[in-house]
Amino acid sequence: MSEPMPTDDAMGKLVPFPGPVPEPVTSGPAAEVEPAGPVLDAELITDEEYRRSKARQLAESAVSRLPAQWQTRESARQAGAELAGRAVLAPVQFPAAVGRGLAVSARAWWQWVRVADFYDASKAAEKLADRWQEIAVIRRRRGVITVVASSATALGGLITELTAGSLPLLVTGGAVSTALAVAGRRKDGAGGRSTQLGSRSLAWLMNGDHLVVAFRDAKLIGKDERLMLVKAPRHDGTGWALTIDLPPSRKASDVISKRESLASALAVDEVRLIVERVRGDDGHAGRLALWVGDADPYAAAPIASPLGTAASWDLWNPVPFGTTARGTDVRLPVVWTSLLIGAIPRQGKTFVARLPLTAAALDPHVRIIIADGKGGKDFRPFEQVAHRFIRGARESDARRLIRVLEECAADVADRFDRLSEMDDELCPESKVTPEITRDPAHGMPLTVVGIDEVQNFLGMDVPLDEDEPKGKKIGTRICELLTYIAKTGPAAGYSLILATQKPDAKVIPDGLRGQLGTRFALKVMTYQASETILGAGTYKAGMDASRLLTSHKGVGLLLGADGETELDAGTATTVRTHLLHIREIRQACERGRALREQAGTLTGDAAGQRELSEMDAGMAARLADEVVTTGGENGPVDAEMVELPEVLGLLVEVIEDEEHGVIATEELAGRIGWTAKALGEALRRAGVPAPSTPRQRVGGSVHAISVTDLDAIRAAVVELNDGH
Ligand SMILES: Nc1ncnc2c1ncn2[C@@H]1O[C@H](COP(=O)(O)OP(=O)(O)OP(=O)(O)O)[C@@H](O)[C@H]1O
Repeated sequence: MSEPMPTDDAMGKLVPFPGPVPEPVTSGPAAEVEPAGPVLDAELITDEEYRRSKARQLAESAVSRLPAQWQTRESARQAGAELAGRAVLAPVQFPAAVGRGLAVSARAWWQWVRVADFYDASKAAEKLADRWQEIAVIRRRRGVITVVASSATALGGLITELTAGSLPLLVTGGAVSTALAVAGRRKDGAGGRSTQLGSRSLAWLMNGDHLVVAFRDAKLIGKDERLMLVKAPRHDGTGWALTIDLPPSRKASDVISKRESLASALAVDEVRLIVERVRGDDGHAGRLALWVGDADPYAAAPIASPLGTAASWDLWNPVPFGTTARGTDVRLPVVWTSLLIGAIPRQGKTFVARLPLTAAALDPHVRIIIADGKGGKDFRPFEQVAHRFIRGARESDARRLIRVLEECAADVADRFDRLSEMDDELCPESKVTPEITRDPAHGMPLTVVGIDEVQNFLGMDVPLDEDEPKGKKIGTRICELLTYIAKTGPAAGYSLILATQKPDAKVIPDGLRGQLGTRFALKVMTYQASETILGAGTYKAGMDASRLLTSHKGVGLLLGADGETELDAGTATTVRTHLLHIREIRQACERGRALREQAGTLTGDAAGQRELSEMDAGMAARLADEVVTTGGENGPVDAEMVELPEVLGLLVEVIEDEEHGVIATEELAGRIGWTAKALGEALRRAGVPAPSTPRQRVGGSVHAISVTDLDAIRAAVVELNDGH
């Protein structure tokens, strides 16, 4: 909020919030109405409150000017404790330091008298004999100087004692012993330091010098390198913030990827440390903004989602999603992208998936399609507004989902046809625009397809065609349809929101995940699982959702991997998502339903029209081609087609179910148009063992001939399928 601005209001002070100020009406029929003054969206505060807020600001500004370690009570306490500790130990440490200083000075004096540097240099240059005379002269001279200087000092001391008393001698002695103590002080990190009671503490480390030590200890800068403080450490109420420039040879991205080492050096849990690059005109590749929270920022009470009370929402605007550790708002774009949410169970996946879906429910110009693979009550509120709603992951649910997705795929293809026909004014880029999606006449509303526990559908190993048990599986078909929609749908106004508790490559193949440009990883168990959600290379770049704590419910890493949205494609943001309970979602959906009824956009299941549209033959043929081409490029197709070596794929087609035992290799090879030799080699490569008696008399042959075991082929196919 901006600084309070007092008014003359008799009731107190008016503090404006930023907000739109309506233009006064100056013409037309409404011009007769007396124009109202500007409307201030503001908070009314009393004189007393105003004075207090001013005083607080002054105090905060004064504190921020103090050296870092005196800015907070905690750090000041630590600094004070350290000073007091030193004072207590001084009577012991001072004489010891003086003693060490004496030894250091004596050694230095002896080196000087011996002309050690000259002596060593001459010796190294093998010119000692030539220089010896010279060295001996200097040694003698320095010996004399020592004797004269000592005698003069002793004599001077005696005279001073006799004429001026002991005070000058005591003062001089104090100064000399202080100098000796300084010379003999032990440096941080010097050998001889042993373990000691106590603990390292962050607040004390926020002092600039200690920060350099921490960076060195974390091996982020070299021994002789320094940091530059662009913005000195400042305590902002919830944590320490500072901006630094690394030495020219260092990269900010390396520090980000070694955040854990820095957290250790700074003595904080890494969840309390935020390290970000400063980008743009104010930043460069070696500039870092650091923030260290006073406490675990994700352990704070969750913030209620503003969607719970929003009257409506325009889904073209990014959806309120959560906050960063520092309280900055994070919004989730839904248009032009698709979202993948992954986590271990009970971390808030469903809650997170419902946030953008609730925003979609509040926009009457958005079509919602939901498949809840868990089948509980979590998504039931959306039944009131959803164009298609599937609850559960039984075979019948999955088959309906296929038909719904085919309907979507046909719609995507049809939209592209119609977009290409539109004039440039209305459709400048062969993509939907807000005007197009909001006009029911075009029939192209933004469409959000949300699927929870998507692995339950994708992993369904039931044949799509009951008459073809070895044919394409239901899961495969769903995967290729989703891949097609995720790949081609965004420009036509389609977005997917997929949530899974099994984010491995078997469940969500790379081809599909690659199309889901926005990724949100809540707590997972391993860094590999984190990479599976966020994408390859993210762990190395310092993004690891396995580091989140299980107590961090609803907290995850948000990455905009496709660069289509304003989300940072290079670094994930750790977001504490808003909390939105089912009660509020139900109320939001009730509002959404009323808005749809008003706008005439309530369709499909929610309007009681559960019958799915029949696809015309032309579109079916086109999709048969396009969906498999698009889905098949990256996504999975049937196990037989992808995983099976060519030879097994061919043999599966020609071996009858009732055939068992061995068969003449020649005959089997003939069925697929190969030679017996080529077949034998291919089977060996495919790992199919030869029969224990490789030559037998079969099929009435007179001599033993080469045979192949049909059951071994079957076993190999089954094994490959199971492993898939
Ligand atoms: N943003 C949030 N802030 C705080 N707590 C949250 C947040 N979101 C969810 N939770 C809590 O986390 C718990 C689990 O949430 P949710 O049911 O969404 O998990 P899930 O991962 O979908 O679980 P499952 O895998 O069993 O379906 C909920 O009981 C909820 O109270």
